[in-house]
Amino acid sequence: MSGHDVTSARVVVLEDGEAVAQKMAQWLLDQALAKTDGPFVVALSGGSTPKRLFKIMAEPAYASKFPWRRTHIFFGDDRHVPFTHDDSNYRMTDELLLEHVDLPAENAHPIPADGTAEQDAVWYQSALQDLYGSHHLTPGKPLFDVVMLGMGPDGHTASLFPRQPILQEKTKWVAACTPDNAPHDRVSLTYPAIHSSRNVVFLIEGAGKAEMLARVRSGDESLPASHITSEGEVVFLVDKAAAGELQNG
Ligand SMILES: O=C1O[C@H](COP(=O)(O)O)[C@@H](O)[C@H](O)[C@H]1O
Repeated sequence: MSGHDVTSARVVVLEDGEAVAQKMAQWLLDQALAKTDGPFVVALSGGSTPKRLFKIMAEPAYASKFPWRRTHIFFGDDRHVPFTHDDSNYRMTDELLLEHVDLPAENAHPIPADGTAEQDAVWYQSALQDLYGSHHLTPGKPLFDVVMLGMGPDGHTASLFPRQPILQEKTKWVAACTPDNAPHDRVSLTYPAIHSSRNVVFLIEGAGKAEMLARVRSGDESLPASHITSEGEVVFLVDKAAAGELQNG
């Protein structure tokens, strides 16, 4: 039985990072094709893990099957840096994926970085509310079809970093965060926004994340990733190195 939170989530253990990316690409395509009532709305993760996935999705054999014209791409978080910066999640995603596919320009929703992080968070929340059609999240009407997440070695996910006030946010959909253990101010989806999802998928790779993944799966409440839920499924796609002792299930 699949679950709505991290302790009851389905865990899919795959051979390596390439297999994780291939599985995610196929799963995302299946979700997109299955969504026939309204736009397909996705929040992508950043960092290094999704790079292989984005390259697969940009290949003509895959991209030609994906319903880009009814897809909206949002970002789970970004570093509050210009789009030209090497650390911009948007820049990485644009270079590897978006500029190669038939996504209408107005359906790409980068997190802006031209005001303060707080101002840009307010702006991004408004962009989400415009598409959602309401300023209030309604149970049974998910904001996102898919929220894709990564996890840092400290248990952060999106830019929900340990010890930061954003973890207590109950009403805003998007907020600023200043990690004490990582570079750059951040703008991130909050728990309420992520929880308003049809499905959440974590992509986690590498032995360096094995211990943290086991702690998250056991529900260690000190870790931001442990508090993620979804209205539908929460799924972990992990490589063998990150899985450690975890089994498929
Ligand atoms: O800072 C970030 O880190 C996490 C994990 O990144 P990874 O490089 O270990 O894959 C990522 O999910 C998040 O989007 C990013 O901003």
